[in-house]
Amino acid sequence: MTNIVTYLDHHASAPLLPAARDAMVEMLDVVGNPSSVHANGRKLRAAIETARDQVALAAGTIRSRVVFTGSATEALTQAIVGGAKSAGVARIIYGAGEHMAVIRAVESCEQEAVAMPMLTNGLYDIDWLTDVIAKANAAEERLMIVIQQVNNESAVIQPISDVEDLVRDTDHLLILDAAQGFGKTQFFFDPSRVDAMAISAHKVGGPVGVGALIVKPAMDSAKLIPGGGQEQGRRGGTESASLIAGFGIAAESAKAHFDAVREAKLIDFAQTELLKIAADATIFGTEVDRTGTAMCFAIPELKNNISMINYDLENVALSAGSACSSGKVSRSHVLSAMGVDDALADCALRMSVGWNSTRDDIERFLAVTKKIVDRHQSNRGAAA
Ligand SMILES: Cc1ncc(COP(=O)(O)O)c(C=O)c1O
Repeated sequence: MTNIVTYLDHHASAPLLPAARDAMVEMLDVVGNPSSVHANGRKLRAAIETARDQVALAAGTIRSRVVFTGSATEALTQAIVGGAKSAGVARIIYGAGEHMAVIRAVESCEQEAVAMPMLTNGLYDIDWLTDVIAKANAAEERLMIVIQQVNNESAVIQPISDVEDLVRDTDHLLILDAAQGFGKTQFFFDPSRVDAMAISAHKVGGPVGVGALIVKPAMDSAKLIPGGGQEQGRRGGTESASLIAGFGIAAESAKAHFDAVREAKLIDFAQTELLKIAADATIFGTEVDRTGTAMCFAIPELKNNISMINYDLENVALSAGSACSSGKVSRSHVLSAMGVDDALADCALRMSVGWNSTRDDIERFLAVTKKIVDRHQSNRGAAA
């Protein structure tokens, strides 16, 4: 018998929506290549183009700007590595709390890269960026700025419209990592201010293994995988109609699902109750706007590598910061960027919700948290 897991790790990957699964299964049974002209090929092509419309609508853009990729990481790498090849890009400015998908891509570029500081509330320091851009404008230096729309750990919504205003009427490149913000915030891809944006299917109930690069035609430098010319010559390789169809369905329903999550106030409830269980807990980013889909918290002395095991033993799935490929728990660079001291950062956990989360899930999380806290206190009492 499989144990029922209380799944509270939607920011790492959301469960597949049944409607997305149905669309995928239907396409899996169609033999062929979407570039073939026979009936099967045309059916696969039609599914891809329907999904392109669905994703474009959800991302506030037009279909011709949507390029399907294998993940947001791939889309970001194409935008960043490609963008850095654009004429005259002298320096890269990226957020100190970006996802590793951004940081590693930036590190692979030749240009000097400077990290934009984060304030203790989890927002980027826009005054710092204003100053950097003003100096670059005066020196006629072209920048490439890479910033996330929503932080994956704290769920803090970054002031993207302020950044867009700063680059308006300049020739700096602006690349957005919208992997975590897509569907969770109201956002439109404005080609007059943003050059490229990356999104991911599995953060919104679509399948793992597909994402999209929303890109301006002028970003020719980002054509890194020409291959057989698929996806406007930006991402060659036979498209997976199944994955893309699942993405389309998930994108279409993302806004409604996240609106419902916010309305249910699951995170607000979790926060209030957590502080009753552990009055000394810190919840990060509460002073500013967040998506209402995640809570990053730390209970002093409860090291996250130990409490992760305890939650897991109780079949509650959450994570310590971002999901990392090694499966190990390492200190969050996001919390370090927010100035959180190491001892507290080592206690940080992220609980995140989505389309199928319920109040019962939160009750279960709280009950297990209480058990962990009570056990810790009685162990401490016994040792005293
Ligand atoms: C903010 C952010 N950017 C990028 C990614 C990478 O997304 P993908 O798994 O589609 O490569 C993630 C996933 O965790 C993320 O949260």
